[in-house]
Amino acid sequence: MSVPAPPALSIAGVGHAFGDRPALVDVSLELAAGSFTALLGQNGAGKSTLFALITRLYDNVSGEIRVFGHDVRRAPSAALRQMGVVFQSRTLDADLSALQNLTYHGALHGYRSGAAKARAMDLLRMVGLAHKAHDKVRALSGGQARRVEIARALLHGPRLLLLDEATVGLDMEARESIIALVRDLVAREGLCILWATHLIDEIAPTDRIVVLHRGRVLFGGGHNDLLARTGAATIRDAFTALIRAADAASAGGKRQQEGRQEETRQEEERHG
Ligand SMILES: Nc1ncnc2c1ncn2[C@@H]1O[C@H](COP(=O)(O)OP(=O)(O)OP(=O)(O)O)[C@@H](O)[C@H]1O
Repeated sequence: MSVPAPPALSIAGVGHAFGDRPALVDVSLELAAGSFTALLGQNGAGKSTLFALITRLYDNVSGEIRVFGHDVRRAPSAALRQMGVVFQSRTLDADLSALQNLTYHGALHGYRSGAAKARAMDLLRMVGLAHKAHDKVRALSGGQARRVEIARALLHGPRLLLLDEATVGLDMEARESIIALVRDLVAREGLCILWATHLIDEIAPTDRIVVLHRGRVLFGGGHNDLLARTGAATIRDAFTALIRAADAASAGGKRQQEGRQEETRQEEERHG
């Protein structure tokens, strides 16, 4: 009997707080290899915090995060080797060429100069930028710079790629071409993608969707499952319905708690 392959990413019961303010509460999700998942949440939902935990910028103190079966706390090198990341803020050196940015990164991953250059050129070709290899990043458009960042994230051959709001600040055409490129990586290279966004129009009917709101996962599943769950006709309406229901439940819970506290206070007063 063959052992089933582990998920590309599995997150179980993960929480995180900044001081006494919880940013993530009991977050669990699973991504299959070769799949595209949109992590959908408004600003402040906790998407970047989750990325920081997966990539070990922050240590997860509760719960467990595994990348292709490797626990990011117990086996960080094995987990990180399988993972590429494009963070929300730009991190290329604007005064180096696209190729230099990639070969420098390749050296950090232990590639020899010739091998790093060859690999970098292959990746620049893959993201449609071979003709810009020697241009300084400063001279590239926002969309082209993002493509270079995607190429750099793939340099060490990861099978899981995390992108945090990768289309922020790009015009519509650049946004669409970046998403098309990323979807192509799933179809052609079998990569697993976690695509964090607050933009509902970036979601396609074939995507898996995880809805994150105020640090909690409200939904995880397919496009049609989300419509069925909420009875909405569009993903936009379904998202709004989920969020309203969660906010109403949390306001109700808060009122109940305040009511209980008031009852306790009155009880204490009665008993002196
Ligand atoms: N370093 C920090 N210190 C304190 N609070 C923080 C810190 N980073 C994030 N937060 C808070 O944690 C919550 C989640 O923020 P996070 O950046 O993860 O959300 P997000 O979904 O990525 O939103 P955005 O797209 O706006 O970055 C927010 O309430 C935010 O204010």
